[in-house]
Amino acid sequence: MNTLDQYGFTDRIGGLFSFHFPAPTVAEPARIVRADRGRVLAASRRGIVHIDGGTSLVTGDWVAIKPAGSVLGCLPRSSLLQRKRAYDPLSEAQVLGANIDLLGVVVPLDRPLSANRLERTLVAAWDSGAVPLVILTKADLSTRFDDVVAETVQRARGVEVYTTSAEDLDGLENLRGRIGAAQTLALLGPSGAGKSSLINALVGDRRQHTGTVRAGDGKGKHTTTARELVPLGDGSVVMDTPGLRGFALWDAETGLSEVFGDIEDLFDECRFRDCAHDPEPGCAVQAAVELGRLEERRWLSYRKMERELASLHRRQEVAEQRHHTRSFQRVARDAVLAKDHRNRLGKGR
Ligand SMILES: Nc1nc2c(ncn2[C@@H]2O[C@H](COP(=O)(O)OP(=O)(O)OP(=O)(O)O)[C@@H](O)[C@H]2O)c(=O)[nH]1
Ligand SMILES: [Zn+2]
Repeated sequence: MNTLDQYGFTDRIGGLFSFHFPAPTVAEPARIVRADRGRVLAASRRGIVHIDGGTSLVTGDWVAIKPAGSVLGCLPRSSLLQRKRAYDPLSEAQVLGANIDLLGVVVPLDRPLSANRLERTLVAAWDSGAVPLVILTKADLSTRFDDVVAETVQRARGVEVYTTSAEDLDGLENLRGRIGAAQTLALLGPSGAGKSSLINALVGDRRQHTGTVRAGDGKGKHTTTARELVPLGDGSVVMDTPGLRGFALWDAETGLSEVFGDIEDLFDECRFRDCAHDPEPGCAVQAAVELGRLEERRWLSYRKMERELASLHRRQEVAEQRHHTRSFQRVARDAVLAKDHRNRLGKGR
C-alpha cells in the first residue's frame, strides 16, 4: 500500500480528483497530514512531502499538488470540525480538522462523568458533519467509578458507545471494526483522557509515521500539541487532537438540535409562541422541570450553549458590519482621490 492509500485514498476520492482537476492539469493527489503555522506536511504517492504556502489548509484536507510542491487546489470538505478560539474577541473559528468520517468523543472512566462536557462535545461533533461515537477509555480503572458507563450510555442518547482500555488492550478490535477501512476517525476529549494511549494501542507497533515527521522538523519529538493524521495500516487514519480545554462552540445549531431535540420539541407545547421559558404561565419546559421529566441541569446546559451561540452571532454581525463600513469608506475615499486626480490632470492641461 503506498503512502497515499495509507492515508485514506480511495477510488471515490480519486474520482473527485479527476472531476475537480481534469486531465490536462498536471497535479497529483495528496492529503494534509499536519498543518502547523507555515509548515505543512502531506501524504502523497511519493511518501510524506513538504508543501509550500498551504496556510489555509487544515489537517485532513485532500489537495492537488503540482510537481514543484505547491498547492493547486483543495477538494471540497465533506466535514469540518471547528471551535471558537478561546478568548478571541474577533470570534474567528479555529479549524481542527477536515474530512473526518467518525468523531470519537472520548470519555475517561477514571473520573466522574462531566455531563455538561459530554453534551457540549456531542453538539460540536454532530455539527461537524461527521458521525459521532462515544469512546470510553481506561476501562481497567472503571471499578472506581462504576456508574459512569451506564450514565454515559444514557446521556449519549442513542450515539454508539465503545468501551476500551489501552492498558489491557480491551475493546480495540471492536472499535477497529467500527472504524473500517479508509475511514478517518478524530478523537475529541479532555487532556489526560487517554487519546494518545488509545491511538498507540490501535496502531500497535506500526507507528512509523512519527519517524517520518521527525525527519521533517529535525527535533525528533512527537508532541500532542499538533493535530496530525496517524495511519492504522488499512487505509484508515486517526487524528490526534490535543486535549481541548473549554470547547467553545462555533455555529453549532444543528448539533444543538441533535443533542437537545427533546427540549426543542417542548417549545412547541408552550402556551405562548414567544415564550421565554422563564418561570411564566404555560411554559412546557418549566412544567417538565418541575415534574422531574426534564433534568434541570440539562436545561441549564442547553441554555448556556444557546446563549453562547447567540452572542457569537451578535459579534459576527458587528464584525461584518464594521467590514462593510470599512470597505464602503475605502470605496468612497478612492472615488474622491480619483476625482481629485482627474481634476488635477484637467487643470494641468
Ligand atoms: N490505567 C490506564 N491508564 C491509561 C489508559 N489510557 C491512558 N492511560 C493513562 O492516562 C494518562 C493520560 O493518557 P494520554 O494518552 O496521554 O491522554 P491524552 O488524552 O492523549 O492527553 P493529552 O495529550 O493531554 O490530550 C497517562 O498517564 C496514561 O498512561 C488506560 O487504558 N488504562
Ligand atoms: Zn416555554
